[in-house]
Amino acid sequence: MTSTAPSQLSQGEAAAFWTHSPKDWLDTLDCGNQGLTSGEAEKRLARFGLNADRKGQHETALHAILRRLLEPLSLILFGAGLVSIATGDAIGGAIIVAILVLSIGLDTFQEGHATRAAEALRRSVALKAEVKRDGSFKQVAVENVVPGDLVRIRAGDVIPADALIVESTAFTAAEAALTGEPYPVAKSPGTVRSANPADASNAVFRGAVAQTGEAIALVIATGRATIFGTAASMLGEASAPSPFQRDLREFGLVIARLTLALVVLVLAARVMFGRPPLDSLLFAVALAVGLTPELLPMITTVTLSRGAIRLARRRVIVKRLAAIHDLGAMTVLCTDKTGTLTSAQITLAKSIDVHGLQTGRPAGLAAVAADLGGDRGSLDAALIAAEQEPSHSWALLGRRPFDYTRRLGSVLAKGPDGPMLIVKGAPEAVLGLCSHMKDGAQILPLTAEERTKALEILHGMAQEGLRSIAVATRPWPEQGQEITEKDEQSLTLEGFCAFADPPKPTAGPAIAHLAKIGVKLKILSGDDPLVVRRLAGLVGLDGRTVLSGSDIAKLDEDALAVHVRSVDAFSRLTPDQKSRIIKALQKSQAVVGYLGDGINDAPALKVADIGLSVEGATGVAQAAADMILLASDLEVVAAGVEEGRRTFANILKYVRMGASSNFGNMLSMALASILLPFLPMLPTQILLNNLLYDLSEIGIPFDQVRREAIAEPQVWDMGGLLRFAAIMGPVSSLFDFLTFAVLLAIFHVAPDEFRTTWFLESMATQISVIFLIRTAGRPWRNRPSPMLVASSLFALLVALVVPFTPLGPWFGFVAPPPGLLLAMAGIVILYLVCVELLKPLAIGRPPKPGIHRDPVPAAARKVQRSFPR
Ligand SMILES: Nc1ncnc2c1ncn2[C@@H]1O[C@H](COP(=O)(O)OP(=O)(O)OP(=O)(O)O)[C@@H](O)[C@H]1O
Ligand SMILES: [Mg+2]
Repeated sequence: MTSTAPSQLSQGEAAAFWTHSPKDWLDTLDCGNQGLTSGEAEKRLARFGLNADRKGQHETALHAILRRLLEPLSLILFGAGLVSIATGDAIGGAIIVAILVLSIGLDTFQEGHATRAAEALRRSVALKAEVKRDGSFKQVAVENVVPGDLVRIRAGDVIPADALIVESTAFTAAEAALTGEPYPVAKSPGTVRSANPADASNAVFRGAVAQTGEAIALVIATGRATIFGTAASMLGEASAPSPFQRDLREFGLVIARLTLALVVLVLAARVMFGRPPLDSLLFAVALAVGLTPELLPMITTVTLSRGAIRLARRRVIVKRLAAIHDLGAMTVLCTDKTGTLTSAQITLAKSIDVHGLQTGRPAGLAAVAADLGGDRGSLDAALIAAEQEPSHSWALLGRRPFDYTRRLGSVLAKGPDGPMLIVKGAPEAVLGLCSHMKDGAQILPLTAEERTKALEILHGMAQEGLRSIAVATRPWPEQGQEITEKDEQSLTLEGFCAFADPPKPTAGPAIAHLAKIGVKLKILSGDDPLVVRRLAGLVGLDGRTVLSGSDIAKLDEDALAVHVRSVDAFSRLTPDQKSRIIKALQKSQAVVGYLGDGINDAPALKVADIGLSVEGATGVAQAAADMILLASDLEVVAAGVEEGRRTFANILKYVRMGASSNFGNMLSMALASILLPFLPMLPTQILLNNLLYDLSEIGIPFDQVRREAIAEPQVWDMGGLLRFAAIMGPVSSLFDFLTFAVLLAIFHVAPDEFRTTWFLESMATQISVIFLIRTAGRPWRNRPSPMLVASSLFALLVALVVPFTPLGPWFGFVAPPPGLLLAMAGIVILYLVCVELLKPLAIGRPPKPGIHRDPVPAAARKVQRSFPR
């Protein structure tokens, strides 16, 4: 079948795009085999849309406003406002609507502003794909890949779209998450009849990972039009909410239930007592508005976005905003070795034969293998850099790419002496496959004695901190070019290459800094135990016990969970073992971060609570990470941790405010409305109260945080929060009732005066208490940010002035006599003193999170995390 448009195919056939040849697809997609021009690509982008999970376009301001307006409380308020206007209370109704519009506008503006900035940062680290445009391969954002593009995919890349292979060398892709095939699958051009994607050896799927080699492929489908959609894709955005988001949601639910109960109670009681229903409904709704922490989403987003902007100044780009908080909660940071603890630019230090004598041959052969069959790793880069035109007189015949589980790879190449198989890899892996050794010009059997000597040489180099690889060869007389495991036997050991990989000078101090702020560091390396031990010692970690991959393979999950708590250094790990260790740490209540850059780090990055990668890392590592470090430096991680804690501390301020004084006031309001013969505050007054209170809190994301507050990992502590509310709420209510008593029993005020005075008193207490609650210490020890001072004082000023202006009567205010005002001022001061005295009791000492705690059974972990300590 030729040139059948996909739209004319039945559903099943259209999906199985690999059953048609590239030529057919070139016709169908109406493009040539030399890639697209930029102009054509642009047209296609408009036609097919972004290569992304969602429609792409961001929420417009109008959408954001509508979303808020359609929330139940807003709808009720809006409706109530209209009903008021219709029933003759035009002013009351208009005020309700105006307040609603104002608070929604405020919220939208704040949030929109902050998210746009954070989004721009995130875009700056968007994954790139290499596509042929205007005749040459160029890097473009993965989002901009379109059907008809020719894309070049290399080891470590996340496959950007569904595509048909047109050229490949030693290319394999890991599709476990998509097709369920556990091992990397070889992909090459060809004809496939089966419609089963697992059989599609001539196609690649969006979101799979290129494991080895290189391929050029014709893009058939992008974004949501791809076979597997985006659910299981590596490119998919994190769908599971983070611990932090879960905690916030939990908190929101508690408040929502409480509000509902209170409102229903008030409404029922008032209707039962025969009060006017519309009035009562409005009052109840206003109460609900007053109780809802409607600013919480805004405060959270703004604090996190501000955190992201501050982190960007430290050259850390945040991809998932909530990860900032998780970083603040992190108790253990696991890291790969090369590139983070040591410099990424490792260099070839020695090339020696089996006896330890200097000879260029092993490095020369290794460089040929690296150049022709390289995996883009740092060792290969060092080998290539050490030679001039390493593969000048060589031709590639075939290869078996490097595999992190076998720790070796081979290249079949034709050189001056004919075809030859070159095998290089971790010394113990390669030595196991050798039967002979090169000794000068001779080839001698590799005896047990020689083997031991060789191991001693390696041992010596490892102790000097040199990491080494072994190089072995085998002549290749056969015709075939397919390399199998059997071919990689009876090899001749050529010698060893050793690389200098010294620790970064900044590593030690940064690790000490992390330790000081409560974050333990652990090395999870694929390198030799001796190299790891030495490095651990150099950077100030405990290297006395180094667990290796083979040790770990013998441990079951429970035993591993015990070991990982005390051991700081791990060596010869496979990629899966890295993620096993992280899971084991999480079992003992640690919040675990992982920092890594290779294909072999991707599983660990996914599993960790916070995945950190570096710019220039393999695509799959960057895709799996939550944050990207532009400078690979542990010190910026420490800065990030503190930033995370700062944002958390500020979010907590808002939550505590809501849980104390605001909550107390609304509680008193509900009670008073049942007990008093008149409304303690008019619905419009409650709404104004709420708007001004919100306004006063706008400065919170900008506030300073005490050093002590960021000295330890921070976790959401629902118990502590409830205790805080249980102490501070009643204190606030107590003073409200004191106010009521003074107003009614001493001053015998009329309802209007009662409402005005109480409005003033409650505004003054609610707003000014932030200056006490924002810090666990004395308020004058830790100055608030000017922004917070400005927002609070402005709101307070408006609140105190409005009743005395011509606006006052609109809201039903009357100016209270000076004596009354003086009494109120006294009550406010008394309240503040009381709060300051009770504060230590209410805040208490936060529980210590993390790895030092008693082990918690695995089943309890999830519960503990969503209802944390
Ligand atoms: N390109 C290569 N050629 C030959 N051997 C290699 C190559 N890459 C890695 N190896 C061998 O495999 C071992 C494990 O790989 P590697 O050190 O990259 O893992 P890792 O966990 O990322 O380690 P690190 O913590 O040092 O970054 C290396 O110590 C080396 O012996
Ligand atoms: Mg590595």
